[in-house]
Amino acid sequence: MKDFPSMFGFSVSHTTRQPRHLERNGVHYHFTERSWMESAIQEGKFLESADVHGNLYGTSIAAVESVANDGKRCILDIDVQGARAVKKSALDAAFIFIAPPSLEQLEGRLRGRGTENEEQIQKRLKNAKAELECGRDSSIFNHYLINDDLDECYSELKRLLGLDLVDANEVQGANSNQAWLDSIHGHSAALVGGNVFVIGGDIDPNVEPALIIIDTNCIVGGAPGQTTRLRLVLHKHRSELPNGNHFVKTSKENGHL
Ligand SMILES: Nc1ncnc2c1ncn2[C@@H]1O[C@H](COP(=O)(O)OP(=O)(O)OP(=O)(O)O)[C@@H](O)[C@H]1O
Ligand SMILES: Nc1nc2c(ncn2[C@@H]2O[C@H](COP(=O)(O)O)[C@@H](O)[C@H]2O)c(=O)[nH]1
Repeated sequence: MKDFPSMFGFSVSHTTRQPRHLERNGVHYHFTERSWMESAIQEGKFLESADVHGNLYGTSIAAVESVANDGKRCILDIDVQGARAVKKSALDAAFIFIAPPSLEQLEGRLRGRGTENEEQIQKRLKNAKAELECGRDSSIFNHYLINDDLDECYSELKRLLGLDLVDANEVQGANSNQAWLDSIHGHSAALVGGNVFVIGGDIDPNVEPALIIIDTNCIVGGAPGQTTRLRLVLHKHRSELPNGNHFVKTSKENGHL
């Protein structure tokens, strides 16, 4: 997420476990009371929840929506029970099981972290054994990664997601369109072939009007402030259009016009 901040956001889970040193409420987890969380689950506010290592963990619908509303793909760090539940949901997701190189190395890492007592370490190791068996279940997981060397594991993850082909600087640069979009004041709009064409504006009288194409085919939601997956194609000058100055619908490519 640090490398691709405009593409991915983290779903901040709720948990009843105590915060570790340096863990911040609302950033790493929403640390919460069990009674509050149980009620919220009953009220249908959670996409999934599970008892993991003796504490309650869960992904709230609001946590996922908050990432989706920013137009980003949501990353969930959840256990196997959670993965099973999400698999049954309507979410279009990729499931990646990340395994330690061995149980011995996991034990060494957990001890090295120094945040669990002996009983909790034993519980985590016992659960890890069971989880490792599920990790190879291809009816849940699309990919299985071994987290030996962290950098190598990350490179492999990027390869699986096709991110090795993405130029992170270019993705960052795409955000600069936002500033440009915000600066357009006067505009007119037309609906052509199921797409909204917005012609702006008075940025600079010496410059040709800008053109924005809004791909309406992929819009989700509709409640005020809740519309997501809007795709915009921005043309600063009409002459940049593939068909000169004509408003002709072109074939779809990568979800864009
Ligand atoms: N590639 C790695 N090399 C060294 N240490 C690592 C590596 N990956 C993770 N760790 C460390 O191992 C410890 C356990 O990490 P892990 O993410 O598996 O914990 P967890 O989420 O508590 O485990 P679980 O998902 O099994 O409940 C952490 O201290 C983490 O920083
Ligand atoms: N089912 C869910 N599992 C979750 C969620 N958030 C985290 N987790 C998993 O819990 C364990 C332990 O995490 P830790 O932070 O206490 O070490 C780990 O496997 C996480 O993946 C959740 O929302 N739902």
